[in-house]
Amino acid sequence: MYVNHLRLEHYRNYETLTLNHFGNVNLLIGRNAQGKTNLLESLFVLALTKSHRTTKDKELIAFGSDHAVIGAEVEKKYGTLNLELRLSQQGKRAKLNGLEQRKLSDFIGALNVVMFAPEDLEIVKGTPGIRRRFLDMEIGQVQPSYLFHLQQYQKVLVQRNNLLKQAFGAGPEMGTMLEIWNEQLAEHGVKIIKRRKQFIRKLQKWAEQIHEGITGGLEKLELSYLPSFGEAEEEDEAVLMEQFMIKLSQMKEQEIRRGMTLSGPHRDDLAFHINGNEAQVYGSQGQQRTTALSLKLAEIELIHEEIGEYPILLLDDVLSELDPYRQTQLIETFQSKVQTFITATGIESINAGRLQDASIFHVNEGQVIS
Ligand SMILES: Nc1ncnc2c1ncn2[C@@H]1O[C@H](COP(=O)(O)OP(=O)(O)OP(=O)(O)O)[C@@H](O)[C@H]1O
Repeated sequence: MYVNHLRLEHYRNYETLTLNHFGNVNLLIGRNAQGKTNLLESLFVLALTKSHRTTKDKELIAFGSDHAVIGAEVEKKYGTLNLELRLSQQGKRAKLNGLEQRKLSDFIGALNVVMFAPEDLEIVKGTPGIRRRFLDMEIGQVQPSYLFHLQQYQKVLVQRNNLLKQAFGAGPEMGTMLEIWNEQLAEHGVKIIKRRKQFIRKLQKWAEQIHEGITGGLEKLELSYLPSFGEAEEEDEAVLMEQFMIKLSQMKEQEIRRGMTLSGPHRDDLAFHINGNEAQVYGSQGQQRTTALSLKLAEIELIHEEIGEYPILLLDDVLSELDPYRQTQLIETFQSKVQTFITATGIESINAGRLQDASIFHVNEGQVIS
């Protein structure tokens, strides 16, 4: 897919902006704090209806405004789509070719993006919550129904936790209520777990191959799901359901004592091993960075495999952090097949020789000159 046109209104430090004439590779050049990341972020938000760097949508609206709009024309294999997302105090509204979408999940996936930013290192070395967010965002953009189960799961989880907090010393009716929540929790939880495992299995295939290429065959990267119950490889829904229900009943006393749900997809994790050693613990900074890069490049291939089109690649301030060999690997991967937007403070910081045909945009205080 290919973005032909981008329009912003009251988005971060952009009052109004219209950009056309994008190329296959687009370099956004400018000093710090001029709005380069804001531009990449706007494309990310248009794809996923959420930012990669904040959970607070109101931060996306320009200071002093009550709403923001992001619009784009995206060329896809089967035609051109006009996307529009409007953010305000009242929430988010999305339109596809002028038609208001009833659910945001019907809009997510119209544009697909892969973002690679310095903070992605945290996927490897950060907390389990960051890895779960990574899984949820990435699976959600190719499988909108995943987001439905995630939302339902979170709702049930809140209610179940509230019940557990009141449960200490309560009567038998509490046990019946808990069983009702258990079933609903497991119903949605199993769908989430199954899809995460499938995603990791498919991502593993690409990530291992790409990582081997980047490291000249010296390193073997393995991804594995770390479940809070059952075996990592189990993907059968009926088996997972049974295991989840057993786990919930085993944990009941402990959960009541602690007032929270202690197993399920909200407690699961993802592990990376390099040549058999856990990258989070034993990996050097360089190995962790390469792992994050392999993951992102693998995602590009996986999205292509799933939807039959390449996503847009957004590279925020990362080229200059990679050594020349890794820069070359990255550039060669995207140059011919993936429309790419790259931010940098100066053209000299990147291996520009390999980006001869790039379109250059200068970003200065919320204005862009091409
Ligand atoms: N809601 C908002 N309204 C107006 N301006 C905002 C808003 N949010 C952020 N900004 C401004 O956007 C600018 C930061 O832009 P951005 O994060 O895109 O920087 P950048 O060009 O990528 O810089 P760097 O190279 O340092 O990463 C800051 O000047 C900040 O004050």
